[in-house]
Amino acid sequence: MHEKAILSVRHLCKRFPLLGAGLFRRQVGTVQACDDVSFDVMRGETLALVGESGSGKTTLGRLIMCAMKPDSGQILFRSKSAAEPIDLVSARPAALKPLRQELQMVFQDPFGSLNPRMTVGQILEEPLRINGLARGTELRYRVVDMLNRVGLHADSVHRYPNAFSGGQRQRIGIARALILRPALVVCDEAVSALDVSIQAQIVNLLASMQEELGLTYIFIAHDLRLVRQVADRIAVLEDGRITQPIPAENFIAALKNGIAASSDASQRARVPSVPVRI
Ligand SMILES: Nc1ncnc2c1ncn2[C@@H]1O[C@H](COP(=O)(O)OP(=O)(O)OP(=O)(O)O)[C@@H](O)[C@H]1O
Repeated sequence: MHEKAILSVRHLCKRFPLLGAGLFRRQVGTVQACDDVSFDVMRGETLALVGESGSGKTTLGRLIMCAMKPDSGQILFRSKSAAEPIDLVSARPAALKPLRQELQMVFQDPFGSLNPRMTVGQILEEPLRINGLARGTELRYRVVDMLNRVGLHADSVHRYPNAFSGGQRQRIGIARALILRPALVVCDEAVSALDVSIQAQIVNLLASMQEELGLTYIFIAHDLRLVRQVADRIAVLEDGRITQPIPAENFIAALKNGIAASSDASQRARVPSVPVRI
């Protein structure tokens, strides 16, 4: 594991059953959604994972968030609270629980990812309560503090998600992810569902939160216009396989020149196959 890496993914594999059409939907094969994936994420950087629909971006994000188990491989995470990197794949549930606070996700759909029956205050209090991190005045203080940080008024605690616009809901989603003070945040198409003008505001918010809170981002996206604004390094996923991350400026220059800057021939062949809108 690189000494500056907060996360090292090693030989990660995940297969899903491929179901046929028809009434009984019998298994007709498997989909290799994650195929021997290895890469490092450096502390404090924004690493973008780009690729076409079905290339395995969300699967990789969910594996890193421990939302499902891989078939094989390692995910080494350097926690604030441990001297040595911990393998999230083989860690026991009790060891994993405190680590989950340090790993959070911002989802694509701000409409679907917030419980419509909970007030914003309840949504933000829940992770703090579940993890026993705050109660009483401290709990309320942390909720209002986080609302202010993401640009929402303190009064929002009493309102329900459907009272907010798409951009505001994504601010709530970001507040929910950040309230536990994570180290690594996976933003899975976090601005893709928003209008272009709102996208820029949310991208700016993510950038200022990164600086303020010292966050590391894995930014999953298919739109290179967005990725070039936020990413320090970019890796491409294709059919579950990944190219090694390269600096964003090299990546964009390589795409403009029609070649990838990588010295690896297989990567040179693969990088330009991303749908490009620069
Ligand atoms: N739970 C599942 N069961 C079966 N197949 C799955 C499951 N999740 C993902 N897949 C398959 O794994 C492959 C990768 O899917 P994944 O959602 O990770 O890709 P993606 O790059 O995030 O796509 P998109 O941009 O459309 O969200 C696809 O072929 C998908 O159909």
